[in-house]
Amino acid sequence: MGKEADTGAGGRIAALRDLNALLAIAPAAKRAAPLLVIMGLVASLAETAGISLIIVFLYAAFGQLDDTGTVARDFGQAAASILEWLGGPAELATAIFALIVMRGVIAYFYNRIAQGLGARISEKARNAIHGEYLGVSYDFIRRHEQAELMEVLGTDSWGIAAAYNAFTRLIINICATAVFAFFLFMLSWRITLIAFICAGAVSFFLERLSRPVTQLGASVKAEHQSMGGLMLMTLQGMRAIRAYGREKAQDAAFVKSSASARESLARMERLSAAIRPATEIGYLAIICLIVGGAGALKVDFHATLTIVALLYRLQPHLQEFASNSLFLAQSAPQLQSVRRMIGPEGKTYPDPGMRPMPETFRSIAFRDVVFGYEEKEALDRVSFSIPAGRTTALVGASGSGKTTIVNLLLRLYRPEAGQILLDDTDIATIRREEWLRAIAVAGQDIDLVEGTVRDNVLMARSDANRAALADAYALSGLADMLAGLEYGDRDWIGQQGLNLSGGERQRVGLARAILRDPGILILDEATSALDTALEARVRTCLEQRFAGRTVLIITHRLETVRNVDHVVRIGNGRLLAEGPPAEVFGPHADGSVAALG
Ligand SMILES: Nc1ncnc2c1ncn2[C@@H]1O[C@H](COP(=O)(O)OP(=O)(O)OP(=O)(O)O)[C@@H](O)[C@H]1O
Repeated sequence: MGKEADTGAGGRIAALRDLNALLAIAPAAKRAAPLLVIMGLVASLAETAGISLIIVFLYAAFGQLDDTGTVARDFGQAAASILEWLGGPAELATAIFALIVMRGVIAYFYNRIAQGLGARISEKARNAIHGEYLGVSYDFIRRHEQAELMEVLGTDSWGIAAAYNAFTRLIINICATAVFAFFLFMLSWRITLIAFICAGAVSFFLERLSRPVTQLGASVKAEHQSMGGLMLMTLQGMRAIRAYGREKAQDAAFVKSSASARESLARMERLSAAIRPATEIGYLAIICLIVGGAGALKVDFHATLTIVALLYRLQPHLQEFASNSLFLAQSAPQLQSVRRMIGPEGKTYPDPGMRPMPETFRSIAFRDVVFGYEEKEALDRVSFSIPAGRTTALVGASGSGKTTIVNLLLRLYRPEAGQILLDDTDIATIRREEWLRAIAVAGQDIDLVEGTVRDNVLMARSDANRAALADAYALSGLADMLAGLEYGDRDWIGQQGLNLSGGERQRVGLARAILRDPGILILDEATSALDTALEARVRTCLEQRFAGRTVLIITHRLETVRNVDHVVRIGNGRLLAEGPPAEVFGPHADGSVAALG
């Protein structure tokens, strides 16, 4: 939060600015805001008119309508004409009742519309944030903590609806105050002036009191987010926590964070709780002052009574104004996070590409490609080729940049310099969907999602039929495993597939890539966890199925490298050698892992 936004007033201004920007995603809510304000205003007018009629009723009951007092004379005459116009006390009572009912009906529809719009705004915000997570560059997502992404999507998005409601109520409070002020002014401008000067002083005091609210809102959000981070760690790291006996330490960290979240919320609630009575005391003091001062100002008793009644009814509006205003200030950090997450500032988006994916090509070539993660360089002017229709092995020591090359091929990132060419076309200019349809990856860090085997495999082709699925299961060696599962491919594999063994997870990943039936297949240590016999069987199946297609194998196993057509060897982010296996490894290819590093 900026310095200006740290104060209550600054927070409110920032919240209103962000809210206005965010309402672009829910134009209906923006359009409906004036309607809500008008409804709120009509309800206030009905209320004020009702109160005035009650006073007319009282005047009539006490036979005071012909009062000749200085200030109340006009009001008394006006009241007499209203009573005359209505016809009598029974009609007056009916009018009061009608106004009360009207106010109730308007309030009911107001609440229904406001709640409906609030829910719509939250829904749109959630969808926009979720869409943004899927649409923005992968790099942006990687740079943010999961807990933060969860907080904005799961919690902050709801804050917009509440802030919108507070905003419309705030406008209504202001308009209602203006309506009451008009009536008060008609009765006595001097008393009204005094009342409003005092109200200004009370507001100034409340503003001072509520200064820390935006900062408190930010700290509630930060504590909530850090607790969310621990929740994610507990759920995602359950195995490591238990394997290393970290349960107590993890629990202690959570309990501490949970207490901090409670304390920061309590600090905020203490402030909110103080604002309400402070507002009430402040405005009631003004009423007392007016009652006491009316005599000195020589204001008629009846007019004073009416003024006091109106001020008393105005008081809840002023109180509500204070709490809505406080709520807006405390929502500022949430609104800012949502706006930043939805807005384009500081973000890049994957290039959708305009060119069609060619049916055939000769090679994929890296030309002087440079890429780094933040300050860390991963590839330094790397140039090599992956010939089409052949099998290429990409080898190199751990951390040499192999997965980075795969990530660039998947267009998760863009090279900082250089190009990746499909023949003469930069892959970034090919339509992204078509490019990704032509490519499939099965890897060591298989990205399995929580669900069934089937859910995971169908990610490659949601419209695949039974035969295609069965074929993918057979080729990947998954069919034997599924036969042993109670629910077959509908068995729940748990978070990240943790209900399966490493080799079983790899086979699910392989089945997914096979189902895609890609022109370019990337196997990133995709069979490393299979036993030797199964690996040989799966490899043979894959060689047959993908004969004549472009296959890129990332491996540490020399047996695999011996059989490929082409080898690319990298080290420390640089190309070391490229060519046929015998040329790259020469007579030193002795089968050791070190030889490939
Ligand atoms: N997300 C990331 N953020 C920062 N640095 C990263 C990230 N991913 C990889 N790196 C760094 O980039 C370099 C290349 O990593 P990469 O994963 O491409 O290596 P690799 O050859 O695939 O390694 P391995 O064989 O161990 O999987 C390494 O120094 C690594 O620490």
